[in-house]
Amino acid sequence: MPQSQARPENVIASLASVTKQFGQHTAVDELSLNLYQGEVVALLGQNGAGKTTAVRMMLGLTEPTSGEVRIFGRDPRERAARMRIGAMLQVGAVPEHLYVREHIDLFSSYYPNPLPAAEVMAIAGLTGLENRRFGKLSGGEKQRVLFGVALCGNPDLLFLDEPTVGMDIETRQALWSQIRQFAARGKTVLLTTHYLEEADALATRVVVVQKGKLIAEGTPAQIKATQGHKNIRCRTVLELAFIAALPSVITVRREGPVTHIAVSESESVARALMLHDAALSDLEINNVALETAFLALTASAGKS
Ligand SMILES: Nc1ncnc2c1ncn2[C@@H]1O[C@H](COP(=O)(O)OP(=O)(O)OP(=O)(O)O)[C@@H](O)[C@H]1O
Repeated sequence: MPQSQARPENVIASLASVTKQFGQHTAVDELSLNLYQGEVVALLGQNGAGKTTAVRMMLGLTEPTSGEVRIFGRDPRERAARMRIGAMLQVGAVPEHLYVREHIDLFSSYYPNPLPAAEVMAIAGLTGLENRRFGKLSGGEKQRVLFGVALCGNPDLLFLDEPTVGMDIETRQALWSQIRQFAARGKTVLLTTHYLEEADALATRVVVVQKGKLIAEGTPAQIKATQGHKNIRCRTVLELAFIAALPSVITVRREGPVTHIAVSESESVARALMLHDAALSDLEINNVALETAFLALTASAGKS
């Protein structure tokens, strides 16, 4: 996020040295994290890393063993804090027999200043589904209703737990665009996801946790840059040993006809390949994907 927004007066939620223990097991370990107004933060981590526990503490659903959680400067269990939060529920938590419009009206009735129903319908992409029963909707449509329900109270902070699970690519991209529109109104989103391309597409900041501790944080570009390399793919007749000896080459391997080269600097390697192999073809140079960086970060943190 721009440094200008990461100011103390823009903090809307914070975990300060928060630890959560379940018996002998430490699910969240001295975690400190601020959420600032207007950012979309993706909380990433392997299964069991402590993401849901951290979110549940911010929602006031479970208490920290030690440390402090504040939402809008308040204890998250206070009504004044809860009224400014929206969270996407799990499918099973919603009555199947109600019509979509009834769901939106029901949840809106819990809040003092709800968003107008028509606006919720528009933001969540539900227009036209008003008179359908929840139980008869497709998986992707149900997810959109849950997104709409989370928006009903016109929240300033929205928690989304795996929001696009089970969605096809088109529906997923539509929800991404709706989440971006929501954040563009100056609202804050905390998202957990196992889809790394989702974090890359949406997040202004990525936070990686492992065994309850924060191990990396930054923009998606900064997280990718921690790996300090790019990937070259090509078809070449050059020997692997020759390629491995070129300056800037980190690793090289061949899969069938395609050669994969990880490099610290791509232009000089691409030039050398073209110079020594007149038949070089299908040359591609790619930045490291967020997924690659995530796997490398969690693997190296797992060793320490
Ligand atoms: N109520 C509980 N009682 C005991 N242990 C728990 C409880 N809730 C979570 N844990 C444990 O705490 C650890 C962190 O769990 P958490 O659900 O926060 O992880 P996560 O990062 O959300 O994982 P996933 O990606 O699988 O959803 C896990 O080892 C889990 O088994």
